[in-house]
Amino acid sequence: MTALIGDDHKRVRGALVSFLKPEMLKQYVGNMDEEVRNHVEMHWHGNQKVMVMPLMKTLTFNIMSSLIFGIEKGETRNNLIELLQHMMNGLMSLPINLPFTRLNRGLKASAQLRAFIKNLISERKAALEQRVADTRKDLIACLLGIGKTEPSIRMSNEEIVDNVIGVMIAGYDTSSVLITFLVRLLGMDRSVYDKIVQVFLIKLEIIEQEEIAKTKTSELLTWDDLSKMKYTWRVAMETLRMNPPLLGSFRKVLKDFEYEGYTIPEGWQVIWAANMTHMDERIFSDPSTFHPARFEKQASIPPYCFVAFGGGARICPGNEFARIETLVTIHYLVTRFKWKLCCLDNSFSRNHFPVFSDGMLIEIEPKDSVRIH
Ligand code: HEM
Repeated sequence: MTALIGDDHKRVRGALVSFLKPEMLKQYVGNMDEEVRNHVEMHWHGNQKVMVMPLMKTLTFNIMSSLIFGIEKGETRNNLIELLQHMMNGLMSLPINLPFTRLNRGLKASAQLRAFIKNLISERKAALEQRVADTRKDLIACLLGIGKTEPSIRMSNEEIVDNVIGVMIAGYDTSSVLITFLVRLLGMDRSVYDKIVQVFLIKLEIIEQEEIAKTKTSELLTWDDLSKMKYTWRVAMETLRMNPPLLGSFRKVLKDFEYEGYTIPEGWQVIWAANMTHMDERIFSDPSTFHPARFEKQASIPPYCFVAFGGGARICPGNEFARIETLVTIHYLVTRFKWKLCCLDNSFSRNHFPVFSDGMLIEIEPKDSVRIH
């Protein structure tokens, strides 16, 4: 999809958006809730320390694999995550294809993943043709359904495979990074961080989420609940502003253009950088200060200035998906646990995406009033 332009890009993007649009995702809040609860029961409860970054990668992968492939927990899912990880490592490696290189492992993993998805496509096709009542409404089924009435937009099997993998990649290292940064923010030692803002933040965060938790006994979170988590999402947006998971992306210049007195010629590659825009004080005053209230009036932020999700024709179609999984996860974490960071030096490096040397280890304590469903 990233290589497509013009009408072809619109056609494929339209197919993905039909699955990722809010009206569609509303139906999936319950599935995400179940995934998060299972994850918390399995990996958080009963432990004193957890490594947040790898856990959040597993969680966001599991959510996607349930909604995109229709694959629930079990061995298949564990194998798939390994394949995806090898493939991602291969993407960010030196282009040397020898048996022991990362690229080689990545290519092998990619071939296995493609074969697996092709198999799923055949299964879904057969179920759709036989009109099996419980045919899953996952991304694959949705892409297969496109073009039934309008053959010109129908997607080939190869295109479906490409785009399913594309969505997995696009959604894997991004949401998990955002949630990890939020956990880090909420667990930061107050003496090493901006005290006033931090204390204020933590209190408000918990109050907002606990108010929602009080209205629940064992029911799943709903779309309405999520719409009440306004403060939490503002905190998430400010986190995205200061630490955009994706620093930017490349574009190919299709025709010469002028920028600040320079001519950028056709065929060049340019990079747009979210962090440069987000730290521009002409747009965000006092940009190094964490200040979620900036997002109270979103209309006051000029277009193309908050670009954590990109902008224009290629703006992230998964932003709503990311919002839902982030809010559901933070809800269950802050209403069930308190935590503090194990390592005071919680700085991170970037291997394209942020990496914490200790995986962001935290010490957790269950809250007295924990509701186990
Ligand atoms: C916090 C989470 C996320 C962030 C920060 C993020 C960020 C971005 C950005 C900056 C782009 C634009 C890249 C460009 O202009 O070249 C993008 C594109 C994309 N994202 Fe996301 N993303 C997130 C989550 C997701 C999720 C969960 C999905 C899928 C479920 C997803 C699917 C996509 C796809 C398919 C594209 C390509 C769109 C196109 O080329 O038209 N993203 N994302």
